[in-house]
Amino acid sequence: MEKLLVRGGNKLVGEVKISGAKNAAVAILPATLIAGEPCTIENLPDISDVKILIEMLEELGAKVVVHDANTITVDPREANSFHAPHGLVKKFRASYYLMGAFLSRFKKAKVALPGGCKIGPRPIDQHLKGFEALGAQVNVDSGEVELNSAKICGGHVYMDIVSVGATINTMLAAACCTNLTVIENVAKEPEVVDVANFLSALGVSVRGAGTDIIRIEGKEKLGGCVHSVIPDRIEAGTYMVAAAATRGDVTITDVIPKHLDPITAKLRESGATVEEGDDFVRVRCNGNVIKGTDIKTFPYPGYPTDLQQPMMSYLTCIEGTATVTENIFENRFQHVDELIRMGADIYVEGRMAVVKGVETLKGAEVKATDLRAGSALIIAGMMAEGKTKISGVEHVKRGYENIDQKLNSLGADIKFIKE
Ligand SMILES: CC(=O)N[C@H]1[C@@H](OP(=O)(O)OP(=O)(O)OC[C@H]2O[C@@H](n3ccc(=O)[nH]c3=O)[C@H](O)[C@@H]2O)O[C@H](CO)[C@@H](O)[C@@H]1O
Ligand SMILES: C=C(OP(=O)(O)O)C(=O)O
Repeated sequence: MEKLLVRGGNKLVGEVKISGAKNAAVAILPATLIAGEPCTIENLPDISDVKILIEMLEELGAKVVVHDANTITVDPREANSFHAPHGLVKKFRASYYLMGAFLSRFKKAKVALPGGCKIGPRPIDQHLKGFEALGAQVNVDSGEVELNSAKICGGHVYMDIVSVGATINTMLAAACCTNLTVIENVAKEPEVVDVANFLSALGVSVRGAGTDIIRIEGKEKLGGCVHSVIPDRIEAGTYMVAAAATRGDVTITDVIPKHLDPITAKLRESGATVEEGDDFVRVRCNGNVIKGTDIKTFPYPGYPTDLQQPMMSYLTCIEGTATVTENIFENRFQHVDELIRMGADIYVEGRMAVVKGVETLKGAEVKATDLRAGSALIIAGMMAEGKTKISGVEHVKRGYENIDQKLNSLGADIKFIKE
């Protein structure tokens, strides 16, 4: 079994370059199936979710040319399958974007329901509501979603919940439809805007991405494009928190500082120093007194749920008490027991965790149950005295490119080991 071995106690110091955004890449790659010409996608993160998606596109008949670890060209013209069975989609959740992409391209889709996830039930009712509003017939049977429509005719949909996935999936489904589609109460995440920009580059008219209402007028025949994926604000936020947690001094480059505002604000509130440049942020904590702050997760531009777990590790060694409230997912506190095993003082009441600062954490054997539990435990391991062994590293590889190399270049001592 592969594990991560972290020897704690080193301050992170130096400069780290951020990769492309996982949550944009995992939507844009399925969206290439809608294109009428080849698409070159640059700044793809070299992570397992992207590798699986590339294999998936090839299995569906698309031609993929890999130029280097971060750039590929997808020629979707010979893709001919609208069926993604369980065997193909079970490996990661965002395979649900194949539904919107197939529906747009083939006017039908048969896609197995995405597998369960450790952070909560994660239903897809709003995705299906979007497809129905555009004119699709939806049938869920034996674990597969079947979508059919003689013609996707556009429509008006008000989302009951602000959902990144449902917003993007409805956009994908509407992309080949010449009638107007209006989607209200949509997610405003930067990744939604990146997908909208990708669709625009194919020839779709997308207005309002980044606001509450998106209006789309598609085209039956779309072109191709060259698109560069936006920087990963969650990876960037993880390094920001790691810098503060180890009381280090790290410049995080190739980022869009505006996307990091909620993290910058909370780090500053806790006493860390954060400087912003055009495309970098620098986080310093040399001698600063780090105190409690209250974190509440919300859809963008609120504090991101994907950085709730890493932030909690940082908050374990503050002066005073902090609270962390998880409003998006019902079961995103599974890292708490592992942090307690490392000496943290945390108790959970419903959606809120109360974190009482302790002097220091101690290395231990711990388990990452999901992606951000993994990065939270890596941060805790770097803060702790002694050795921390983390299992469940396959989750970490889903979302962090070369995390061992990037952290070691900043002075950490972390390596993948086989046991
Ligand atoms: C691949 C990807 O982009 N993943 C991100 C995406 O996940 P994902 O797109 O799955 O998350 P959503 O924004 O859809 O989920 C938000 C909330 O809405 C609920 N919901 C969602 C859809 C639906 O049809 N019905 C429903 O009830 C979910 O259970 C959750 O409570 O946004 C999350 C919230 O920022 C992030 O944590 C994930 O990293
Ligand atoms: C929950 C996450 O991703 P996914 O939706 O791909 O599981 C995440 O990136 O933290």
